[in-house]
Amino acid sequence: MSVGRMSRLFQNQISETLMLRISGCYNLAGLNNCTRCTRLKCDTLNARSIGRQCHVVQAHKDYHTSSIYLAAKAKNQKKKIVKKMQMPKKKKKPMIATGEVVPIWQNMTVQQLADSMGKDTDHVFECMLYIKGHNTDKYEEEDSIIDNIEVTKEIVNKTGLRFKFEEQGNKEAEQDMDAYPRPPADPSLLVKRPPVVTIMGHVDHGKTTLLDSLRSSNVVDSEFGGITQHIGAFSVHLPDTNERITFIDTPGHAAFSTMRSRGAHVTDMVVLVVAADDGVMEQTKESIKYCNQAGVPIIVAINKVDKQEADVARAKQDLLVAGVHLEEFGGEIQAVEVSAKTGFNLIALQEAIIAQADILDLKSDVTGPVEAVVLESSTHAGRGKLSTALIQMGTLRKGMYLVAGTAWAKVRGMFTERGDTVQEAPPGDAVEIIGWRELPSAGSQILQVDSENRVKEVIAWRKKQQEKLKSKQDIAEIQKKESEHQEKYTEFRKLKMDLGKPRLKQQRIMKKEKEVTSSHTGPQLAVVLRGDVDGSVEAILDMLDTYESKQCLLDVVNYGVGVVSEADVDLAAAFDGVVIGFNVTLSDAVKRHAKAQGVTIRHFNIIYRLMEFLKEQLTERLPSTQQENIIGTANVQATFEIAEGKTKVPVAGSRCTKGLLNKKKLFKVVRDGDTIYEGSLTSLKHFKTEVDTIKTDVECGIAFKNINVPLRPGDTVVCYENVDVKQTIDWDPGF
Ligand SMILES: Nc1nc2c(ncn2[C@@H]2O[C@H](COP(=O)(O)OP(=O)(O)OP(=O)(O)O)[C@@H](O)[C@H]2O)c(=O)[nH]1
Repeated sequence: MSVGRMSRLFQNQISETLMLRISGCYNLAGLNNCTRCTRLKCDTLNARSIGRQCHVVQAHKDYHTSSIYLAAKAKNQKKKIVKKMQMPKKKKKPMIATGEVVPIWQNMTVQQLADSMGKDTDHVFECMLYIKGHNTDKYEEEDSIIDNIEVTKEIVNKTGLRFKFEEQGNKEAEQDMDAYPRPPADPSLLVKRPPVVTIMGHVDHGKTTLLDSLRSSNVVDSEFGGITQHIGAFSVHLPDTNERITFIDTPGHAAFSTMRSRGAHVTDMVVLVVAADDGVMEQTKESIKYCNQAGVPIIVAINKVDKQEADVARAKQDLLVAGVHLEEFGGEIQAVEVSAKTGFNLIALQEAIIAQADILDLKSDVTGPVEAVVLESSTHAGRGKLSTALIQMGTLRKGMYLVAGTAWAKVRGMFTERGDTVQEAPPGDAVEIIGWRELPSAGSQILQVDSENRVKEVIAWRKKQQEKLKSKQDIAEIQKKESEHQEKYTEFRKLKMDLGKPRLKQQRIMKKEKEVTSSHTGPQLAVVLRGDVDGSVEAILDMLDTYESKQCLLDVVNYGVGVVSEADVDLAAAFDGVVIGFNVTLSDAVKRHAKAQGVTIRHFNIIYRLMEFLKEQLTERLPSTQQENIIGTANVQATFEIAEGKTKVPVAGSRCTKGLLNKKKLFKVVRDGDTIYEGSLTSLKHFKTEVDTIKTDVECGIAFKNINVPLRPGDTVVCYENVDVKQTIDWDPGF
């Protein structure tokens, strides 16, 4: 029994127990307290299953009523009972008397059956416990569909009611609008159809070459790397008879084993290609396995017999070992020696296929609604969405409406693999269909429906079913995620609550640092956050989780649902932080308190704005960095020395090439891209005049404070200043 059902029954048992206590049978309540009622436990369950009509209950009720109930009362049990009785009651169902007739229908949900009987779903689940011979474990939810009408009938019977069938149940019952394959056709309507053949075998054993020879076109050369990469299909006509064979072009490479297994399931027989020089290889065995699993007969084509290394006898021996019992060894499997390359014996192979088809007595109904299977789908630049379909029932014609999964088509045209238009495609034919509105998936079943309206009904119904399934899966996934998140959230909250205490601040920071950085000593922003609901607080915390910058530590010291209090302000003050309220009102008293404490307090109702504010706050806490601002450059044209007292001072005879040179600013000498000197000037002269600045294209003499500066013609003198640049926080919360 599922946990859900178990717990519902357990709850039910509690309320039943209470009911029995009240009604006087104390030992029923205890289930195994009474020495006289050894069978009581089992009879209690039976009592529930038949609507509490158990005679054992009645018999013991009189005996115990007075003494035990009074004893219980004396022990002050009644108080407890009354308290429990005050628990919220389930909505009362309309009373339906025993023997009354209730409506039932195929595929009722548990809830619908309960409603129909005027009971609650616990009753239905409980009844299921006593149903033998049917699997009721799968009906574990209130919306579980009871797909076995016998189970539905038994539940009604066990409830002491009678049933009548209704076509679709009540008005709320959903009508199945899906399209289904038709029932097996009347044998008198069946006519012979061409066999559908798949070619399988180990890589490079010659499948493509064989198909190529069979349809007399050269596919090998156009294939990427010589490997068949799709499932196509084509028909061949036997030269002397009117017989036709439909070949499905299956890939032989191991990477396409999935497609190959699909091929095996739509096919009537498989031609297993075994190269005579190689014998049975890994994928030969795999192919044999697929055929056996699908119950598809095999014809062996021993290929490459033209090759000198060909060893047909060994190949046959291999096949025997692999469980393929050839006719010549007394088995039932035909083997034909062929050369796909030279075309040797291909007719014999085709005749073997026809002989096998005769044994299989392949027939189909060419009339009635079309049923087909999608072999492959693609989009063509000129013709739009196409699919290759193998017709299995009925005859496909232009203008027909088809559904395949949730894709549909109004057939605009049909083509053979050579691109020839065909007017109709009977069973056994594979044709390319144009007119699909969406691409059907390969392997999906195609069913013909009457009209576009019907198409829409079917598609809408199928999409709805898919959504239902998806939403069930989604709900399960969401619940899983929620519980994981809840665990983390609880742990996180506990940590934060502990950390809210100032004495633990160091510990909190250390813990946080472990996540962010091992030794954060720089700036930090402490935040106290209050939101209107859990969801919004969590959304903000999730957003804060995206903060990974090491420039400034972002620390949520406390958070929760509710209005901002003065205590929050105090906490923020203790950490030199800010208080943020999201969708909560800030009282004047709190605002005043914040002002008095010098705490920044803000209210937001858009997360985006809140994040902007935090970014500003974080940025504000970042120290400025120094950046070099180039004012001008000069080119050293000659160097010479002038005497200043006894000292010889080197001078760079230069020309300002860009911007201007300002004597009061900083200078550096750059040679071959490397800075060889940094410092200030003692003199900047235009001819003999000392100046403060030199403009572009003006010549000058530059003397540095350091007289040992190694100046050379060709050096660049750069005049610059250091400016403070404000850093901005590196954080992209994703919007
Ligand atoms: N001599 C000889 N060579 C053949 C014969 N059949 C195929 N080959 C050669 O064997 C090589 C592989 O042939 P394919 O037809 O590409 O083999 P395949 O089984 O389709 O290979 P995959 O698509 O890669 O699985 C090619 O070089 C063919 O020319 C044959 O009967 N005789």
